[in-house]
Amino acid sequence: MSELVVDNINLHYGAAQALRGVSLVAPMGKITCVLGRNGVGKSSLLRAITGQHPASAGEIRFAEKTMNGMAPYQRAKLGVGYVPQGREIFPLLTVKENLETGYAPLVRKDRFIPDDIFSLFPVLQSMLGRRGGDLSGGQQQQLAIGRALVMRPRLLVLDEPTEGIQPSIIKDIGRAIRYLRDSTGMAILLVEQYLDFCRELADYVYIMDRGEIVHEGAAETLDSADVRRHLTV
Ligand SMILES: Nc1ncnc2c1ncn2[C@@H]1O[C@H](COP(=O)(O)OP(=O)(O)OP(=O)(O)O)[C@@H](O)[C@H]1O
Repeated sequence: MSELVVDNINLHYGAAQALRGVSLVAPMGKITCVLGRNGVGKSSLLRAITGQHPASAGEIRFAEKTMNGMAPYQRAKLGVGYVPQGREIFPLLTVKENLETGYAPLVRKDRFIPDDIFSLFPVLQSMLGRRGGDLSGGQQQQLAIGRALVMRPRLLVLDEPTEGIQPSIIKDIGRAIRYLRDSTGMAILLVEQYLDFCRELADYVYIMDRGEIVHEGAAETLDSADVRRHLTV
């Protein structure tokens, strides 16, 4: 199976431990959501998966390969696409140039922008020549997702794609994520604080609190008082 498997990982920043024995599976063709409040370790989990920060124990596998020790670009070549928190668009590059930064892990013949991206986010096509920094927050989020899609990922990880974004664009992003699951069969791992977005989209949900997974189950299980307790400050 080519799914993502995170097996009992720890992660440290110096002496501070941000993840404690975290395990999860993100299957192909499914949307897996990790929910949790600010600062519980969601971004740290994605940093461990994408290779931005090493796990200090445990194993991370994708497509039958152990990724621990691989550099971020090697993980990208394996098919791991990353939409970071805060979007990290290059403000002085145009929309087209931002999209083209996704070419790096691709062989020459694949270095083009798939039409799908413009069907999902038409605004990107109409703004190809504009600078990334001139786009609204919502448009930048669409650009960040588009850039990750340029490299044809088989695993797409998204860090709080709804953060600071207006409701109409949140809907477009939700629709795009669902389309990607259904049309490409990629595995999608989404970390979020926004419960309703997760509930609507996810096939399976994990809840994190203080560096640990404290609950897992189908999206319907999110309504219990016990689960809500982990999500309210
Ligand atoms: N570079 C770092 N150095 C030291 N501590 C860090 C670093 N990055 C994060 N932390 C700490 O690790 C813990 C988990 O942070 P993380 O960013 O993973 O949480 P999060 O759930 O993604 O929160 P947010 O939604 O605010 O991004 C927090 O206590 C945070 O202060």
